[in-house]
Amino acid sequence: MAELVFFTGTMDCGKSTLALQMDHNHAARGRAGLIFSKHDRAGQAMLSSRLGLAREGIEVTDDLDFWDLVTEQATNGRRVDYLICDEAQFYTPDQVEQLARLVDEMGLDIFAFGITADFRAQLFPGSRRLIELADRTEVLQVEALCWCGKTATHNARVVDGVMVVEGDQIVVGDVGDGEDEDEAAGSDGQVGTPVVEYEVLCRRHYMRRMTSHAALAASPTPEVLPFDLDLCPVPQR
Ligand SMILES: Nc1ncnc2c1ncn2[C@@H]1O[C@H](COP(=O)(O)OP(=O)(O)O)[C@@H](O)[C@H]1O
Ligand SMILES: Cc1cn([C@H]2C[C@H](O)[C@@H](COP(=O)(O)O)O2)c(=O)[nH]c1=O
Repeated sequence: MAELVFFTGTMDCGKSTLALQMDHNHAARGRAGLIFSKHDRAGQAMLSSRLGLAREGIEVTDDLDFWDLVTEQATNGRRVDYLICDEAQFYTPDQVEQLARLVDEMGLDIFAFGITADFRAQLFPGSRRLIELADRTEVLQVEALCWCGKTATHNARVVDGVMVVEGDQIVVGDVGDGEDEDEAAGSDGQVGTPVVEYEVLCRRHYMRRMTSHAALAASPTPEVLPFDLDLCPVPQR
């Protein structure tokens, strides 16, 4: 039975890796699939994983119509059994409805991958529609961790080292690598432009805007714990 499945989790929990694995497994059994992504960090029309694997695919622009694209393929005699749809949080609600229609009327399996909520802890419109329409929503088993060691549930945006809760919903970027913000280059590669990074946090630390950087600043040594930090370990430098 064809399905629309939404695989979700925080940033950096392995969604794109799973997307590539699912494509590999289905293709290995002779099934014909198409790969889609939108705003992947590796560039246009790419599906990339932090484990180093990447595949070319089709870039989902706002005017792409999944129904038209797949039915055109079928008309031209090209079989399509499944779609891999990465960064699906960026798809429009209409595109998610097209995906559901392809499952119901064309019998395609559709595997969508994406984060549910943005840096303000509000649902992306595409993810909301996926949760509403998917046959199944699966939270990935490999959990990303907050600096305190708890399971991360939220995606924080950090600009020049400070967590922010206002700004554009879409800013493509990666989780931080601990680089010194004073010397880091901005997204255009220029020193001096804002450095936008993400950090996954548990809800407790998201609500307190307590990123690893803020926690370290608040507690210079493990012996001197600030308010309530005694409930969690101090992040390692
Ligand atoms: N050097 C590494 N060794 C082992 N696993 C890694 C390494 N780098 C990244 N990973 C794994 O890859 C995951 C991120 O995979 P990715 O598919 O890019 O995530 P997502 O698409 O959810 O943002 C990390 O949670 C981690 O499990
Ligand atoms: C929280 C949040 C994230 N983004 C962007 C940042 C990345 O480019 C992607 C998520 O990719 P991943 O493979 O899951 O790491 O989404 C954004 O634009 N806005 C946000 O609020």
